[in-house]
Amino acid sequence: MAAFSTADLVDELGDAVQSVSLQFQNIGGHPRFSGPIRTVRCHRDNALLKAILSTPGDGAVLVVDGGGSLESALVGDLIAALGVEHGWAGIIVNGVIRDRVAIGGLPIGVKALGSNPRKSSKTGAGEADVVVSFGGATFRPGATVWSDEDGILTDGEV
Ligand SMILES: O=C([O-])CC(=O)C(=O)O
Repeated sequence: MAAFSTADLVDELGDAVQSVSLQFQNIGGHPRFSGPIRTVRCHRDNALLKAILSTPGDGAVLVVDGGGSLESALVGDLIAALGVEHGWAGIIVNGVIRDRVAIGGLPIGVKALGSNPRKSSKTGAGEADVVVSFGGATFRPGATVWSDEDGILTDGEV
């Protein structure tokens, strides 16, 4: 992937990009990642996102809107490793993850609000490839997301 910085991109593109105001933690082994957006919306249940990360990612970033819940982890090291295996560039979780040390050693971008060792349920509840919004930004499937140490940007309108 070509080197980029979100600060340079937002200087260059101005209002053509949205910047996420939530203070995400950079947890994955790739602090800088970008790609086309795929999405999941779910609440304390991670079977759907696990199934999606088990299909070819082709360099996409899975944006998971967990509603900001800090109560249970939506991604752990095994699920993150599925993303690596299937060619995903990154996973952004509006929620929490677990196994943060192991995930830090994986060659994938993972951002989340924090961590909680409690696991989520696995019923498959949720929606895939829908428009999701958090932190003042709207993520549309097929739009682009850029993420680095400074923050997260996406193109398209709020
Ligand atoms: O199974 C889960 O809920 C998450 C997890 O621990 C993993 O991915 O390793």
